[in-house]
Amino acid sequence: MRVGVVIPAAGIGKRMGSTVSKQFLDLAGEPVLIRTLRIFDSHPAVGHIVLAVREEEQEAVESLLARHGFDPGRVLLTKGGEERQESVFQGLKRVNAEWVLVHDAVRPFVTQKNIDELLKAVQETGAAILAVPVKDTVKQVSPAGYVEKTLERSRLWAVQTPQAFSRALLLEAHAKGAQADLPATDDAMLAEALGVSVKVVRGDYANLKLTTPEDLVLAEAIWKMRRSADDQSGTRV
Ligand SMILES: Nc1ccn([C@@H]2O[C@H](COP(=O)(O)OP(=O)(O)OP(=O)(O)O)[C@@H](O)[C@H]2O)c(=O)n1
Ligand SMILES: C[C@](O)(CO)[C@H](O)COP(=O)(O)O
Repeated sequence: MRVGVVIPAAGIGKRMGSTVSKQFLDLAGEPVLIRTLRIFDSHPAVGHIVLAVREEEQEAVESLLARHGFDPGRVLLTKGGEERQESVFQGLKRVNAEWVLVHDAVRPFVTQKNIDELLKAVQETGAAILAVPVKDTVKQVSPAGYVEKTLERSRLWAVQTPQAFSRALLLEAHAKGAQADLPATDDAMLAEALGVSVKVVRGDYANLKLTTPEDLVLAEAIWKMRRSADDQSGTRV
């Protein structure tokens, strides 16, 4: 199976509010982006990774990758866009593989098992995403702040990345999305608009997206939990 990965990393992290974009913040001694990249760089099915970054950060990212020993022939850089959707589309155009995984730079806890399960599912369906059942009760609220309705929780899933697609399908979905000016907060939405059935693969609650400041505290705790599990099983080197 030939897999290319697109990692959008061109956001400014408005909701995090830090001076440094959140993909470059430190997580247990290393930048979040480096931790995320390692997971994919070490997966046996992954041939190359395209990282979408802001133009003004490109040189700094190149040095960061070199310092951490990434092969520039395997981790390619492209210019990101104003929105996540545009950054992914730019990255996707550089992918040369039958299958593509799209993963947020700021989700450093996805596991090799999650990726394996997703890759198995995408070969059957052409489109597959990771998600977890929603734990809270979710209500639809009017702009004026009143409850319009309560959604049926048993059918609600919180969607994560990676999301996996056949490259041809995702290219078509992004091209049509851009043409129709269809805003999408994830890539599956664009595939759904083509009428494609997207398979949902159960992920882990720990596959957190670093979005707001408290997520940094949670991330340090997840890191410690993983490290102590590795110590107990003797898998940490
Ligand atoms: N123009 C953009 C916006 C986002 N992203 C990337 O998409 C992922 C998920 O986006 P999000 O969490 O929304 O990141 P930001 O846009 O940086 O955050 P905010 O919306 O708070 O500004 C991140 O890895 C982010 O770098 C991107 O590549 N290009
Ligand atoms: C793609 C995503 O991570 C799935 O949960 C999410 O939709 C990204 O949204 P954001 O607004 O760019 O954080």
